[in-house]
Amino acid sequence: MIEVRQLTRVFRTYKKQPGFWGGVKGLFHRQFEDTAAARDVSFDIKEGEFVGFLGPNGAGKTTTLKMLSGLIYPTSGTARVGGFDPSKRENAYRRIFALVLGQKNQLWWDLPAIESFHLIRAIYGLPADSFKATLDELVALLDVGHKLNVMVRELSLGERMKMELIAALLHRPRVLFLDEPTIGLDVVSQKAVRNFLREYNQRHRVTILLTSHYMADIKELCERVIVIHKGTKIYDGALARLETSSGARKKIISFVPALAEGAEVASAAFPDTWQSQHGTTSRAPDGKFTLTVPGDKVVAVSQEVLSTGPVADITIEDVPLEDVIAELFQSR
Ligand SMILES: Nc1ncnc2c1ncn2[C@@H]1O[C@H](COP(=O)(O)OP(=O)(O)OP(=O)(O)O)[C@@H](O)[C@H]1O
Repeated sequence: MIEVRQLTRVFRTYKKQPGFWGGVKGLFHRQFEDTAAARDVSFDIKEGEFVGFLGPNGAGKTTTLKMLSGLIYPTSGTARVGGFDPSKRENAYRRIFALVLGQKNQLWWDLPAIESFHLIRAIYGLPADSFKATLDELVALLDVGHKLNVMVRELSLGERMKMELIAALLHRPRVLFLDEPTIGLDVVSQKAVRNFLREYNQRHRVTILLTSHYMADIKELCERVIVIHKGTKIYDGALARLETSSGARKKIISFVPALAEGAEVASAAFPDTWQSQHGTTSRAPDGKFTLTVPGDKVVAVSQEVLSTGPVADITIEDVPLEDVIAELFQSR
């Protein structure tokens, strides 16, 4: 459904010298800086796949999604989505994809969402019965029936995002580009949006490319992830494989020493020397110790902790996916 070949976008920006005279100088000798926001990015996505698109701030995710949506032209390389070249901006292409930018609104602020939906119906020329069927389905899935007549500017952030998703899906696109659709939402709304996206993807086999800085989104929705860093693709494959990479093979052991008689926290059994012998150790103000240890040493280190001093509580967890990905970026 999506074929991207060596897609590159270079932005040329004017580099202003500091101060007033810097501005005047710039009138005569302009200095430019080139930024390759995307560099030789290639990938294929099959129909119905739900792929996570990851990268730190400024990696080039939004730029790539904008090129795939035909909002900006590539400097070089090609893209085909559903057989169309997005840069040609054909009307037929506009009918098969949607782009949702979590930080931007497409709904009219001073109108109730339902009126924006009717405007979208008119723009796409959607038949009344299929429009109604789609709207009813989306409204029920997102549970926003009671908010359809409220001005968009009076909606909560979560309600607004749900309306944005409805607006994007009214014309039944085959491909959905989602750029941070859960940004700023509370955990309950994030979960509602995630549940909706999972259900919608399974029901309609829509191909989805999702960027999010919330790893819960990616973990719950995407089996496959594409990771870019400084405009270049550095990983494309199963999320599970990323999770078993070196960083992920580590575990985090957290424990709280038991309270001693008369003492605030009994940490004497775990002095600085003990801590320095155990690699990455940190101690929180509440007395909780955190050790990051290789997976094959977890049992031995846990036994050692328990035999070294009285322990009130101990937990063993996986290294968060955020840290695994951060390690991937750092190794580049
Ligand atoms: N219109 C533009 N003009 C000049 N530079 C740009 C423009 N748009 C993006 N860039 C630069 O391209 C790089 C990639 O930006 P992009 O917005 O694609 O990153 P991103 O991965 O989406 O980041 P974030 O996670 O912060 O949204 C950045 O260095 C950015 O400054």
